[in-house]
Amino acid sequence: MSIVTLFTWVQRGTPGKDDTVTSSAALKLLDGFSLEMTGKDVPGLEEARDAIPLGTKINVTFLGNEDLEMRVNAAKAVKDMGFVPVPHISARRLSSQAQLEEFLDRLQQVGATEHVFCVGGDPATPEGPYPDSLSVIRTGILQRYGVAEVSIAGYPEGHPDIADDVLWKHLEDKSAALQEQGLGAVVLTQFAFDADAVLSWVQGVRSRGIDSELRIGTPGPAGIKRLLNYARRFGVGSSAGIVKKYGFSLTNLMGTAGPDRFMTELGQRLESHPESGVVGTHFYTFGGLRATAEWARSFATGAQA
Ligand SMILES: NC(=O)C1=CN([C@@H]2O[C@H](COP(=O)(O)OP(=O)(O)OC[C@H]3O[C@@H](n4cnc5c(N)ncnc54)[C@H](O)[C@@H]3O)[C@@H](O)[C@H]2O)C=CC1
Ligand SMILES: Nc1nc(=O)c2c([nH]1)NC[C@@H]1CN(c3ccc(C(=O)N[C@@H](CCC(=O)O)C(=O)O)cc3)CN21
Repeated sequence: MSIVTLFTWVQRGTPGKDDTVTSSAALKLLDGFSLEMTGKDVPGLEEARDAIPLGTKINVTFLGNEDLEMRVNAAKAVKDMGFVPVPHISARRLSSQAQLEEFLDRLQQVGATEHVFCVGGDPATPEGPYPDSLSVIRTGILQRYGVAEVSIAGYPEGHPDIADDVLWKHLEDKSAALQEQGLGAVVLTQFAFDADAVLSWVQGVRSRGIDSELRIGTPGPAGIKRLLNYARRFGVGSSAGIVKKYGFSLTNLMGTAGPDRFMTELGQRLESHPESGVVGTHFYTFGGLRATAEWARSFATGAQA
């Protein structure tokens, strides 16, 4: 990500006040968007529920500061409110096969296993038998608890600690493993800021013969400081450090930034590359579920106008 890209990205200002003509391509990209919440954010979901279309997929994180009860409780809340839970399974955070099965069993009891997101997880050293998401998929256990579709991670802007060739190899192996096991596959990406990087990545996926649905991780509207903090925390955008060094005092650090321009640009690029296949949006809701759902509604309204 270049400084200019991030700079223009954060400069968009208040959602809905954007005078850019939003294309129908962006609307297509937004169609059927999914959302993300933490295990502890059931109150945020309650607050946002009337702004979220029924049937929306809502991912539930698997963070180190959450426990099984919180994760299952959040997945149940998603389901009870008429949305589709997509619980995360963090391979490196699992201490044993028994723990994986306990989690799946509890999720199945609340009807929340049809879709899961299987991810490596941030611990530098695996806490149990699963060093990566491939090893969880290969256990063959997921299907036994009713899993039908597995999302796996993608990295349009790379990963700070994992080399690109390793990421691509694992993406190929995970796709093949899911196919072998008769499980549906979705590739859901780390959040991105750079539409050009996303398009190249999409082409990289398709050139490897992976034709699954893709969901591009997109930060919902949030305070600029918060966005930059998350970008740094997860190592998104190799120039995040430089951006900080340059200082966003050049702009309004107190402002809110939405992905208006990113969505518009990405929609346009995808439209001119129809070989991109099925590509949708997954929102990381750093600024809150309600703010993100309202941003999506207002952006779609603007696009239809
Ligand atoms: N929404 C989320 O929670 C997201 C989390 N991530 C993070 O990205 C990383 C990779 O995830 P996947 O693509 O599912 O990888 P993966 O499980 O498919 O593994 C791919 C390769 O990277 C290595 N690896 C995985 N996690 C690592 C880590 N934390 N440190 C060092 N090496 C690691 C594995 O050993 C393997 O060689 C994880 O740290 C994951 O938590 C990425 C995207 C979104
Ligand atoms: N490498 C990596 N690891 C992750 O865990 C991760 C990503 N990437 N990409 C984005 C998503 C979004 N994730 C997160 C992780 C933590 C919070 C979080 O700490 N939330 C606070 C409340 C909100 C706040 O204060 O910012 C919390 O207490 O849970 C939110 C989203 C996890 N995700």
